[in-house]
Amino acid sequence: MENKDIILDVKNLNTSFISDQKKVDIVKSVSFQLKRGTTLAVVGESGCGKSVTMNSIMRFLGNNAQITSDKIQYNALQGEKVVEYQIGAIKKANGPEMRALRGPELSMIFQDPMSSLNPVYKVGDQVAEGLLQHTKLSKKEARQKVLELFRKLGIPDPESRIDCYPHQFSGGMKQRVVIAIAMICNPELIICDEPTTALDVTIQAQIMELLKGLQVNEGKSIILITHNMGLVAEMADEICVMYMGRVVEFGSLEDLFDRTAHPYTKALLRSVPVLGLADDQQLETIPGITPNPADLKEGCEFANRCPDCSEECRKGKIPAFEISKGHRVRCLQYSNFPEVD
Ligand SMILES: Nc1ncnc2c1ncn2[C@@H]1O[C@H](COP(=O)(O)OP(=O)(O)OP(=O)(O)O)[C@@H](O)[C@H]1O
Repeated sequence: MENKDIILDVKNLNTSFISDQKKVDIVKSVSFQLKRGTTLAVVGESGCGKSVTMNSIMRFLGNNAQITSDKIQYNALQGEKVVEYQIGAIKKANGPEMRALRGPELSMIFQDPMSSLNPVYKVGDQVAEGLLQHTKLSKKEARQKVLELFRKLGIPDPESRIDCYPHQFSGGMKQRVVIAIAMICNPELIICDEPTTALDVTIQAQIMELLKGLQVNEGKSIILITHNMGLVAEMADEICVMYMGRVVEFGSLEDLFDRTAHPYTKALLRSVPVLGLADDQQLETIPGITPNPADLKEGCEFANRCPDCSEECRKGKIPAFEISKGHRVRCLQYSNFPEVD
């Protein structure tokens, strides 16, 4: 596939944290590609490294993080031309190169609107800030752009709401403001880290519809981190399943839901309600607990919880196998298929 069709290409991303002079590996050999104009859902149990993966790409992690990669390439489309940015090679997380990309090319929407909004500034000013930083627009012109975006995002009475403070907004409206901050510079890639978890169900549906609209109508590319399999079924073109910092399965929505291959994905799908399945779907818990990332042995990290585990699974490094085009599974049951790591 050409660079034009791939907006983000991540190869062998590793992130570790150093605490108490000990190094703990959290993200391990993560590789994936995001196709332009599509939505990739990233799923997996709490603590499996979904957010750390995305924060590594955005370079939002603090000094105790060590990030290495063979490649984190962002392909910007300028007219018919593709401009490649090697994010992995950018030295300073907050230097001018990263700042130029964050906002106009890539942006991130976080789970909790209150941690993304500053309580002492008017919401309109917080949204306009990105525009004033990245464009030569005057304050008045930026205000007009913010009003336009508020209208598009369904914020009622934008002329008066633009001068309100975050505490004057409901949870759903605050999250729209957070989305406005992420969208104001018209980025091509939007990473959403559980963007609706803090909201009630009807507002969740409205916000997700809004994001889906951006993808379908404006060709935006979206990475959606979520625990909600119903959302995944509605939103995703492809799914990346993570366990203990590794991608254990990656494929299209149909691959993952209809041809589920990895024992962990199977267990995950049995443990959460999935829209479209029978009302009497019996939910099961995944047996065992996730191992401590600081205390891992060789072999498959899911081995102790896996019903299909064999002795081989506890040895060495488990590669990923491509069981059909684009459907990759990190499990030795599929070792007769081509290795793709
Ligand atoms: N700054 C940090 N310093 C040290 N450890 C961290 C840091 N940030 C995250 N971790 C650890 O990395 C692991 C993965 O965290 P991460 O937030 O990526 O999980 P997640 O899959 O996004 O979980 P959730 O679904 O609950 O948001 C966790 O064990 C967490 O404690």
